Amino acid sequence: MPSAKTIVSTAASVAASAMVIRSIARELVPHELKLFVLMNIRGLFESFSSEITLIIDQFDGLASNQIYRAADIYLGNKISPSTKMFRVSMPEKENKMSISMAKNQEIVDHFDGVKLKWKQVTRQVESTQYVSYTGQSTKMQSEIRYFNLTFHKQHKDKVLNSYFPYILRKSKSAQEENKTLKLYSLNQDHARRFGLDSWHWITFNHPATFDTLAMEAELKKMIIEDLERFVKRKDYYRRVGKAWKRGYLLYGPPGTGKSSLIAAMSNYLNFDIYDLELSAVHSNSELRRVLLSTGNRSILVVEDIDCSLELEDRQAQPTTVNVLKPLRTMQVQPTAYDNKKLSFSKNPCDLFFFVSFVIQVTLSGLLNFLDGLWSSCGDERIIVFTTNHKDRLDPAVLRPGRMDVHIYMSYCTPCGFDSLAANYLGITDHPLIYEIKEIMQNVRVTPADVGEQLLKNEDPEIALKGLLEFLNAKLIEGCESQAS
Ligand SMILES: Nc1ncnc2c1ncn2[C@@H]1O[C@H](COP(=O)(O)OP(=O)(O)OP(=O)(O)O)[C@@H](O)[C@H]1O
Ligand SMILES: [Mg+2]
Repeated sequence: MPSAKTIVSTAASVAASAMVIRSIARELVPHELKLFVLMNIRGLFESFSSEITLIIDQFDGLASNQIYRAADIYLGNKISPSTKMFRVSMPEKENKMSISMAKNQEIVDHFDGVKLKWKQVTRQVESTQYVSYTGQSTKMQSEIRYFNLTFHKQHKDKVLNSYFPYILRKSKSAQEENKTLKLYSLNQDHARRFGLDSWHWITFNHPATFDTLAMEAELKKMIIEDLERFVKRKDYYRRVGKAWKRGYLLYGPPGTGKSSLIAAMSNYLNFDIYDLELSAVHSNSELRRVLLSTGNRSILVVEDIDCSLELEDRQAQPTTVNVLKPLRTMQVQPTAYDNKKLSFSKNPCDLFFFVSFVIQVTLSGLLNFLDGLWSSCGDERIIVFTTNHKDRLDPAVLRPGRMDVHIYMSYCTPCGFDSLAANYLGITDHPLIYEIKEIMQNVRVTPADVGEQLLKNEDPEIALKGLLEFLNAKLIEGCESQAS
């Protein structure tokens, strides 16, 4: 019979060994991992067993354990057809299911010659909650989840230094693949009134891709390569001291695919879209706040930037031009005054009334933020401005280095038409196609116009004839207007 003293000293040495193992494990975890991995190892190190078991809790205190989360995703992809039980979930607003291990299920994984046994374990725990003012206590039941990971102890280093980083990488790319794209828009009034987040989102399910876009093949290739280069260049941007962002200015007539190109970029990169409507923002500081609350790996879009910029050109009368021009006002949206906007006389009282409504975001406010602070508070950002009138933009927007790539979205070209014919009608060759391309060189039609004609009939022959008639009518119209 062991004495009480022996039992106490054995327990103490077991506890000490556990602490040593824990601190060794901490030392072995690579630095990067340490920053965000909250791994709780409680090694059950049986002296005579060749196996070691790591326990990976779902939570470390109140914070979630990223190793647990990563393993949950990783193992969800490992579930085989023979698995008898697994968990399936689909969070609200998402349109994809996620699969993970069910409780007490086991999965065997192999990594670099090492056999790893995973077991999902759940335990019911009872906690006591006190109701403060009565002093009464109630018992609460909750469930604690963790994984047991068992493997031969000689592979401990490999598991900590290679297997876990591998799981983190795999789960990250699985998350990216399954990610539901989001389209964020501003809901400022609501946010102001209820103190809520300014952005609200809906699932972004736009079907446009680079395959469906009608544009010159060379230009399309250039854009894809530019995007690919951009996302790979994290270190490069850091090295040259530039914020990891890229600005695109898309310009061209309505219906030439500017918004469709943004959707294609978002689908290609798996980036969410933040649709920034400047009329919903009333000051530079508010603008800064909403921009700071956008996420990384996203596309910030300001559509029709010329309309936000050049109110004075479109509607202004001399008095207001003088007041507004020095302010470089981007947006004037006095809602209550909307219809009367700038229609007042030159009466100084009216002017005062108007100016008091001018709650503005200035162009320099936006550009300064995008150029300056942005670098320190976001990574992998794409900024897209669209306009129908590039010539009306303030030179500050066009300054070299501000919008890195200027893309002209043109009227439909013969090459663009090939994409539309393939997408809308599923054809790559037809005698009428040549005729259509011929006329297209002399008529200005947008891809939106062409698409609308092609949608009219499923039969390619009828649809193409319809388009030909439409083009001929446009051609005649053009000749007549030139003659007159
Ligand atoms: N280049 C294109 N390739 C394929 N489809 C296009 C293209 N351009 C326009 N379309 C079709 O026309 C519709 C309108 O196009 P889109 O909204 O992208 O044009 P836009 O240039 O953004 O116009 P606006 O200047 O009015 O905002 C799209 O939904 C799409 O079906
Ligand atoms: Mg558009």
